[in-house]
Order: sequence, then C-alpha cells, then structure tokens
Amino acid sequence: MYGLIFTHRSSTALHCPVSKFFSAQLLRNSSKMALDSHWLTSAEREQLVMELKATGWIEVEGRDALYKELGFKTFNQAFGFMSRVALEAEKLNHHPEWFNVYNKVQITLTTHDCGGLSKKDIKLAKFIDKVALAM
Ligand SMILES: C[C@H](O)[C@H](O)[C@H]1CNC2=NC(N)=NC(=O)C2=N1
Repeated sequence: MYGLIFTHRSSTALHCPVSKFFSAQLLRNSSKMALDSHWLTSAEREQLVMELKATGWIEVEGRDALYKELGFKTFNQAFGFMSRVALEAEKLNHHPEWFNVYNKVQITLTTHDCGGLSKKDIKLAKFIDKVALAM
C-alpha cells in the first residue's frame, strides 16, 4: 500500500516539510505514519522554537534547521560533551550535523527524513542544552 505526501506550509499545516525532491514521491504508509508522529503543528513549532532561541539556537537561513555554537574550556570538555550527545543521538536514531575544532562545537539540527524541523530536533536540542549546562 502506498500513500501520497505533499508539501504544504499553511498556518495550520503540520511541520515536517518533505523536501521538494521528495514532495510528490510515493512513500510506504508505514514510513509516512512514522514521519507523521514527529511533525510539529504550527503552534507547537512557534512556541518551541521561541524557547530554543532564548537559549542561543538560531534558525538557519535558507534551510529549515536550527543552529547553535558552543564553547568549552578545553578540547576534552568539548569532546566529552559530544560523546554524551552522540550516545543520546544514537538512542533517538536522530543525529546532529556538527563540526568541532578544539574547544568549539557547531551544531545544526534538522530532520533529513522529512527535509525540515521535527519534534526529534526539538528533543535533541533540549538534551544538548541540558548536557552543555552540566559540563
Ligand atoms: C535510516 C535512519 O533511521 C535514518 O537515516 C535516521 C538516522 N538519523 C537521522 N538524523 C537526522 N538528523 N535526521 C534524520 O532524518 C535521520 N534519520
């Protein structure tokens, strides 16, 4: 069984915008349902992104993604932070795009499976903030 998924961005739309490339592609019902459960309503998205912006996350221009830069005292601390986030990312099956040099970590969060922000990004962003605070 197959279902059609179309991209739409009205104010009442659910936010897990399927990328243009995939927008009219046929997906199996099971994977569509798996994606659906991670979609954000417009209201949820507005509220949750606002909260994350208050902790230093920014919306990426030209891409439906969140970005944050973190600084640590040492490389060991930065790498310790990344290790903790990596273990959680693997548990969530949701992985950050990130870049590290010495004591700095740059992180971009987006959901590749749906071409934009989803509940999974919010969950991982909150976890990242919690770990960073504890370092
Ligand atoms: C096959 C595997 O479940 C998927 O590729 C997962 C893995 N990690 C992921 N990470 C992120 N950021 N987005 C995804 O859509 C994603 N999908």
